[in-house]
Amino acid sequence: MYDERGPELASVSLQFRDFGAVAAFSGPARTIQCHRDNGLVKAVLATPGNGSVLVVDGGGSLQSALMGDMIAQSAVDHGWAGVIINGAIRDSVAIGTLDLGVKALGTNPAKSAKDGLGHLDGTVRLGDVQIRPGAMIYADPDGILVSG
Ligand SMILES: O=C([O-])CC(=O)C(=O)O
Repeated sequence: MYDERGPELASVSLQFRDFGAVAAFSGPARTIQCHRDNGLVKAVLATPGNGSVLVVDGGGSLQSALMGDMIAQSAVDHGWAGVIINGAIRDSVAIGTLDLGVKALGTNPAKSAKDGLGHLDGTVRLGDVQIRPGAMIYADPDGILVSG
């Protein structure tokens, strides 16, 4: 992927696990920053994705899941290409059958709050890489590349 896309792209060195049935996915970024609250994630993935990739900066918390199989199914139904979560998911076996790219740090069976606290479509960071809404995301099992 890197050799095709070129070194002008930023590469994310933070390590993610792959969960969705789609191993390689790409699209323009939408972004959410939240902490142990997935109200915004649920709401946004229930709106048309038009092939976008939702990047969720959950601050790296693994204490509760920011997406389960129902929210992931909603993302499929609404045309999202993928979801990248700097945090945890749950229902990982079911998510593994869905036609969606999913990268997350890990899993936790506990659910998050749904108060909708957080920030939508601002600049977020995945490790040392900044991601602005609209930046192109290219993800595959080796990692994530980000354009300007
Ligand atoms: O409700 C949640 O927090 C997430 C969940 O379990 C699902 O999407 O199925």
